[in-house]
Amino acid sequence: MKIKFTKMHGAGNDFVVLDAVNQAISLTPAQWQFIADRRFGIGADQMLVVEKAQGAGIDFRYRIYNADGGEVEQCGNGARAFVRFVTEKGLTDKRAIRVETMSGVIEPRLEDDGQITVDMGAPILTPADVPFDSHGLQHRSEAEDNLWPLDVAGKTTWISVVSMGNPHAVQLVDDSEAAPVLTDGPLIEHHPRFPKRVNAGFMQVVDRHHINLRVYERGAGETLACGTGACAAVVAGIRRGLLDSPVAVQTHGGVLNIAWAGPGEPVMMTGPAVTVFEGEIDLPDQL
Ligand SMILES: N[C@@H](CCC[C@H](N)C(=O)O)C(=O)O
Repeated sequence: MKIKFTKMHGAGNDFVVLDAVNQAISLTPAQWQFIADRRFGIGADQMLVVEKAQGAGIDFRYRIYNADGGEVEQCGNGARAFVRFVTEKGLTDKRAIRVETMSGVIEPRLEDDGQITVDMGAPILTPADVPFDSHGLQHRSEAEDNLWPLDVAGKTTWISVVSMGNPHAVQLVDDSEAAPVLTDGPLIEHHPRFPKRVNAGFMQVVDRHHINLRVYERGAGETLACGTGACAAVVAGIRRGLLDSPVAVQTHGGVLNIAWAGPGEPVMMTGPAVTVFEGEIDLPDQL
């Protein structure tokens, strides 16, 4: 089966984007894994599928698959790549687009300078809705936030739990470069307290408007940037009384700018989205 694709990235978080408005796309988890494979396939952290909208007043639907083949609820960098894709493909001439995702409608907007701003919606802060199983745990309060103790590699790690449509566990570290992202990241991702697994963020506060962030992503491993992870970290940092909006988030792949006015308010994320190349892949039917 031959499929046309576009290779894109947002701050180095890379995507294979498929147009399911003009071609039929229905793949198995093994086929998604094949596409994501950096040696045998195309290579990507996530695959994004752009479809016709189902709801009234909505422009498109877009679906997100992690490199491990699992479909997930939300992707911040992907939302910006989605806007660049539908604009460049001539699928819309709107600059402000309403798009359905698995976790609700988000509203990205193409700015005059080429950056893309996404209204990511309000963060979900109730542990059970993240979802995080806090049963029997004693939290520690810091300003407006509750920090939860997580047993990781024989030590207690204090985390903020935030959902941006997808689940995040954010911890504060002194130095993000020295943080145990590759060793503790997978243990946090698969921690039994997170029934849907989790994205693990390691945040270093530089000053009240700047952080350094690394994220070990659920289903993809450490990526060069995670948009929802940047939103979750800034929400956690503001709630802990450590940050003031707006915050520039330095990732290994670039800077994302995040603004949040407080509980119940949407998180606004601004950053780049780049098309790298186009291609066609002959996808094995049997994998
Ligand atoms: N890279 C993304 C998040 C992609 C999904 C995530 N790995 C999950 O499983 O929730 C972003 O930019 O937000």
